[in-house]
This record gives sequence, C-alpha cells and structure tokens, in this order.
Amino acid sequence: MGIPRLIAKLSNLKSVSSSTCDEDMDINWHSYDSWLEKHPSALVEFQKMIHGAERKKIVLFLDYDGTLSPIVNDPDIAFMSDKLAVFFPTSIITGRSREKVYEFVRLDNIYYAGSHGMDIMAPLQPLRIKDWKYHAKTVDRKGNKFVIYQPANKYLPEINQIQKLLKERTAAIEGVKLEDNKFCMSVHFRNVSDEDFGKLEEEVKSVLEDHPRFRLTRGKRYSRDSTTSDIEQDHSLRYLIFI
Ligand SMILES: O=P(O)(O)OC[C@H]1O[C@H](O[C@H]2O[C@H](CO)[C@@H](O)[C@H](O)[C@H]2O)[C@H](O)[C@@H](O)[C@@H]1O
Repeated sequence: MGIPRLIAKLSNLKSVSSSTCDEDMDINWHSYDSWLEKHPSALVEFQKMIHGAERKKIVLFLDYDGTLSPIVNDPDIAFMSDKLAVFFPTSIITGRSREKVYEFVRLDNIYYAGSHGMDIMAPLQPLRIKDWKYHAKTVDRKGNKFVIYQPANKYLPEINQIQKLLKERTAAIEGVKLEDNKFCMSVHFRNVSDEDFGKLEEEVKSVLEDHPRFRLTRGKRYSRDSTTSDIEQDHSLRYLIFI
C-alpha cells in the first residue's frame, strides 16, 4: 500500500471509529502519531513540502498495486491507466517481480524496485555506486542500458524450493493463486472460500516452519513470504535516494 493511501486510510479510520479499530486492528496510535509528526502527509503539508523542495530535485516513490493501478480480482491484469504520465523522475517500488511490473508499465527512464525492494533496476547513467557487489549491468531488447541490484540473490535456491512446496501443498485448495515474485511469493486467497481459508493458512505456515529465515506477512487478500533480512522497502528507498 502506498504511504499516502496508508495515511488516508489510517486518518479516516481514526476519525470514524477509533476505539473499534484500535481493538480490531491492534493499531498503536501513539507510535503512529509520533511517526506522523516526523512524516506528515504531503497533501496536508503541501505548501511546506513545496517550500522545502525549492532548488531540490523532486523524486516520487510509488507503489504499483492499489496506487498506480486499481485493485482487481486477477493479479495478472492489474494494468496502469494510459493517462498516467511521468512528470518527475519516478521510482516504482512493488511486491511484484521487477520483470512483471516493467511489462505492465513499459517506461524506460524510471527506476523499478521489484520483490519489495530486493530487485532494483536503474537506468545506466553516472551513478554513485562504489561497491558493485550484487550489481550487474544489462541491456534490454531496445538497447537501453540498466544497472540491476539484487542483494538477496543467494536466497534464490531456497526461495525456489519454498515455491515448489507451496505449489504442491496448496494444489487441492480451490481458488488459490500463487504468484512468483522472484525474491518472494504471493499466495492470493481473494477467490478462496472462508471454509478453506484456515486450511490454506495452515499449509503455508507449515511450509515456512522448515525455513526459519523466511517470514509470512499479509497484504490485501494475499500473503507473502520473503527473507528475514532487512533488504526491503525502507532499504530500497535509501538505495534509490543514494544512487
Ligand atoms: O507492493 P505492491 O505493488 O502494492 O504489491 C503488493 C501485491 O500486489 C498485488 O496484489 C494486489 O493486487 C492484485 C491485483 O489488483 C489483487 O488481486 C490482490 O488481491 C492484491 O493483494 C500482487 O499480485 C502481489 O504479488 C503483490 O505482492
């Protein structure tokens, strides 16, 4: 979920029914309020933000699903509207695989961070990278040059093994859709019945029991597994600002 939507959602929830939501969603409003003080909504503090950005380069970091594209039932057809133009240097940070989101967006001069930041592609231009560990240079079919950064590469064999097990153990549950996001995997349960959901959750947890370095997190009607390392979205934000 994009930060502006998260803020909108949380602000809305808080004003509508804070006590119910506190209980139901286990939200710590105190730490959320102190976080918000340091990171105010760009819409609420628009003038302040524009003033602070004077003579600076503005960079937008955008989530893909639910931000640049609408949420739809089939994750393979969550296309972006063709009216969306790129006005600023733009990065998309997404849980999807980098290749898939590139196919959906097809813009060459933007930065893509796939697998929640574990697979980053930047246009090849003078970059500030000093340590080229986990980096590779590449050229696409059109001849565009890019730098790819994949800090979780060494986990790929284990990720592939987890994906294979998940596929086997969830095959009999109707409506499940597994999405290979390269460095993580989404288990979609939007089309799984409430009766089958418990079974699905059990199967997914049992696969991960044998892989303690990996963890399960919950999104919008999908669960994902990824490495326990801190190579995730906050890391990729810092990386993108740095290069
Ligand atoms: O980080 P994001 O770009 O927000 O990716 C998060 C997940 O988004 C996708 O799933 C969500 O969108 C689907 C299409 O609208 C929807 O069917 C699904 O229920 C949503 O959770 C994507 O398919 C996942 O792999 C991403 O992890």
